[in-house]
Amino acid sequence: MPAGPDDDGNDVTDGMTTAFWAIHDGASAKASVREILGRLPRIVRQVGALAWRADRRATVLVVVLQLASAAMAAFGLVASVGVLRELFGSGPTPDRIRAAVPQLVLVVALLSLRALLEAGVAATEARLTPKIRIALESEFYSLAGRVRLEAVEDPEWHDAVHRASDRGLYYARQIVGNVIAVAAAALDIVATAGVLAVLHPLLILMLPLSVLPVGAAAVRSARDRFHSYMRWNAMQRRLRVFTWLLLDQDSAAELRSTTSQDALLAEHRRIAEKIAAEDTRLGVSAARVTLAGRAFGGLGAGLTYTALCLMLLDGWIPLAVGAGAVLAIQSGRQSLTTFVNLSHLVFENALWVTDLQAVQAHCRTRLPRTGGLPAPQDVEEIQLDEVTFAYPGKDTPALDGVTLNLRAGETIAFVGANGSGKSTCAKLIAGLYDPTVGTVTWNGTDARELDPVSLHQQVAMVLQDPIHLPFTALANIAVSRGTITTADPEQAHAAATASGADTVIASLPGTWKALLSKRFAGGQELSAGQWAKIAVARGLYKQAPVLLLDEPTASMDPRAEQAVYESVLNGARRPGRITVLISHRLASVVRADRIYVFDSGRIIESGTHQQLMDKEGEYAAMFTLQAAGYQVAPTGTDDA
Ligand SMILES: Nc1ncnc2c1ncn2[C@@H]1O[C@H](COP(=O)(O)OP(=O)(O)OP(=O)(O)O)[C@@H](O)[C@H]1O
Repeated sequence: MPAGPDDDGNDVTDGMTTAFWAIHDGASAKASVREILGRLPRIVRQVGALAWRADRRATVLVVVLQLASAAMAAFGLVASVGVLRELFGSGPTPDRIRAAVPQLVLVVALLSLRALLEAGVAATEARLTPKIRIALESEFYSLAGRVRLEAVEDPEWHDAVHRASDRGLYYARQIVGNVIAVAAAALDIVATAGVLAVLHPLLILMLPLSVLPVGAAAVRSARDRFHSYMRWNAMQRRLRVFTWLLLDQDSAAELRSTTSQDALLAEHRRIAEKIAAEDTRLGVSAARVTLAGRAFGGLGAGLTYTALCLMLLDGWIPLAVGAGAVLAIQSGRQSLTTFVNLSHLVFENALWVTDLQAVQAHCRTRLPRTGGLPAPQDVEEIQLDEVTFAYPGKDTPALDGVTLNLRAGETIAFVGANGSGKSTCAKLIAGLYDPTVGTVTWNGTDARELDPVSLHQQVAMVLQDPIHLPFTALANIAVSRGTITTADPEQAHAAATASGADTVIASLPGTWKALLSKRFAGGQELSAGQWAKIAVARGLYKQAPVLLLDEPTASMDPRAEQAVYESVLNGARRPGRITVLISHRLASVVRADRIYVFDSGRIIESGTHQQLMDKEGEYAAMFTLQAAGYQVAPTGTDDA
């Protein structure tokens, strides 16, 4: 059975359907021209509102400059006709040329003015677009980064925010420039039509005759481009995955040790060749469409010019006006091609922007509740009463009727098998989830009545796989108080000493200022155990009344682990505060004030180490099993 592509060269990319984040790609290729044109005014209003919110002055300036530029284009055309009128007038040639000079100067002045105005539009757009980008990104990330934890774990939400982040934000930035360009092209068409109407009302009928075939060809080639994009999109994504794997730091060691680079490179090349073949197909097809477009355009132009000739022959218009009409029609054709191409883009961009706005609206519905009482600064007691909690989409509850009590000054341990509900319980205590049934109370007040942000501020959580922030060592610790711009060096030092992070930091070039990320020049990489020490220091630095340690020492060496337990869990460093330790190494929980034993979401035993050992239940069995692992049988006694 082939592990990769089959003998015919078919592979996974051939069957790839549109990715969740590519649902709108090529949508304009499916929409009718009427649909696209019908939506344009709404899109322009939408983009206008975005721009207005970002910078009112710049928005007004772009509109004014754009209108002025279109007016200059129209005046330029009229002045050009004036030049032609003089040149085709009667009298000796030098006199006609002399008479045309003032109009010629006017044409040059108007064209120069238009160039200036267009430069003004570009400069203002350059000022406006980054502001829109920052405003959009800030709004989106501040919403997506604050939704409740259950939302982050919902696959649909996940897809939606990634789609919005990858595509929505990108196209929201593009749409501004594209809408400005569409508006410019539309104004140019109107200006051209206006000039033709002034020259002779009948000429206005000739504009569609000439420009429509060109427009139709532009529509065809734009659609072909989008269809092709849809075809190579899946392959392009797969190519990108191989590129990341070949360049990324995380995969580097394994790729080298398994010598699998060649396999990846071969796959990369195979896909790249497929994409190249598609590029060639598109190029040839585009050449055909362009040729057809030109042929139709030529036909249209031929008809137009024939009609013009007939009008000239019959004396309906003077020669100069006919020549001016040719100029205007040429310019109109150009503007229409631009208008058609960009309308497609704008239509598709708008779908992404609408999607981004819908995702933002959805995020707003999943934000934590606001308001409520401030969480107590001195936490005397946290009580869980008959708490049941089921993760969204799951039938079996992760916690099932849990009742427990945490008091100030105590160190409490949660132990139990994998998946028994310990971490879930810690997250409920931290206010990251609300119970499905039952209550969590802080000093007697239901946690649901407390302001979630103030509650989070009273809890420090240290997890087994802590986040690796690409900040300095000091910032990695200071961030637990919600800022990296200020830090208390003395308290950071004390936290680092208690967790053992001080020796890690001292060994780094740059010590506290060392950047903890190899992805940036001059950055350092830490081992898993060293990161664990930084994470514990981060938790301690917060000096929160509640400290939740979820297997924080699993990757530490025995001495480091011992040092953490000595300094953190003996109560001396955290008088009057609550400390919860989750651990599979039962030796570390022996001194806890109370141990809760979890099994399938329920608490099956609780008490001190001695009480639980005397009970000879599940805890005693687990402890004895682990302790036996450390007993080395004397050699030569087994078979005696
Ligand atoms: N984010 C989640 N979404 C859905 N189910 C989850 C989620 N996290 C945990 N669970 C499920 O909830 C149950 C309890 O998991 P929990 O992480 O609380 O166990 P644990 O006792 O901390 O396990 P371990 O010792 O392996 O860390 C498990 O069945 C697990 O599959």
